Amino acid sequence: MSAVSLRGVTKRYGDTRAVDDVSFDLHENRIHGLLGRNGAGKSTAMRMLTGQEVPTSGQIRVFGENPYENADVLHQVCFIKESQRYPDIFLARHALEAAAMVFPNWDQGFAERLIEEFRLPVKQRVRKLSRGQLSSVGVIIGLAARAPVTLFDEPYLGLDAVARQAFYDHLIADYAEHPRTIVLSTHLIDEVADIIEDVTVIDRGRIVMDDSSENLRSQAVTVSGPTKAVEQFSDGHEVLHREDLGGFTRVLVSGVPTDRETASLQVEPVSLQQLVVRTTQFHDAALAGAGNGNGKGVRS
Ligand SMILES: Nc1ncnc2c1ncn2[C@@H]1O[C@H](COP(=O)(O)OP(=O)(O)OP(=O)(O)O)[C@@H](O)[C@H]1O
Repeated sequence: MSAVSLRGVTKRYGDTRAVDDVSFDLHENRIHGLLGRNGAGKSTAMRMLTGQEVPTSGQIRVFGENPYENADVLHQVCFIKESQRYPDIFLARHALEAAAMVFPNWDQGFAERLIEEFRLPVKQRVRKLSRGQLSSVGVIIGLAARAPVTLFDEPYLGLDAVARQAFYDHLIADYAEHPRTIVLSTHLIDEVADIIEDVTVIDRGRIVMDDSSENLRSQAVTVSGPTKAVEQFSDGHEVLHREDLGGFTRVLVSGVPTDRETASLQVEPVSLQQLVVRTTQFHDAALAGAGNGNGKGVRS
């Protein structure tokens, strides 16, 4: 079941196609990673699916309905973004109180536990909070709101490592008790690799990967060994990345080679971060080769 679906969605800003004919689903009650380089189109996609912007073309549905100016849908969607602004007079507790009024599933007890854990000075003006403290306001709201669709767009700028781990731990524990559709958009792929169940990677406004983490990880491996043997093996495989060191070569290939093909070589699984980075670079190179900045038809 899809909580959110995008079909042929494009968003143009003047000549920029921030999101370019994109289709994907966010499955209900899954934790989804929305990944990609700076300027790839992630925030634009999230603004559209949370009704903050209208697509130039294409269709967006959240629980089967158009989210734009649709209050019923929007009470079910919580969008935590790094650039969130609050009125100047707001104390931190006002931001939490406002969220408590908007989201029907708000859990005040949970919010209070999180305030304690993140050491949020709730009586301080929001504009005087440190960067990390401001991020924790968003993280607390996103968790305690328990919205059926919750999106975190780079929620933890400035959060220290302990606070980020606390966020991941609470997210996993609370999600297990209260399943919902969660989107994490982040550049810290290694940190979320074990949490996200589905992965969508956007590059230059287009989708380059869209699958479960499990499938993606099983679709590529790193093969290394003496250069000659690796080159022999590489023939007939899609090489996403190659590294040479002396007479030794390591390649990241898509597909799963047979034991026979790799008999004298070392085969290792690939991390999600490696896979995302190398696949994006591979697509970029393919686009540069094709001289097509919009990447029509390129998709793994
Ligand atoms: N309001 C806007 N007006 C004009 N261009 C915009 C606007 N919003 C986004 N863009 C452009 O659209 C493209 C996608 O931007 P977006 O913010 O969606 O990227 P992102 O993947 O979230 O990047 P980052 O990881 O850096 O936050 C960029 O080229 C950006 O400059």
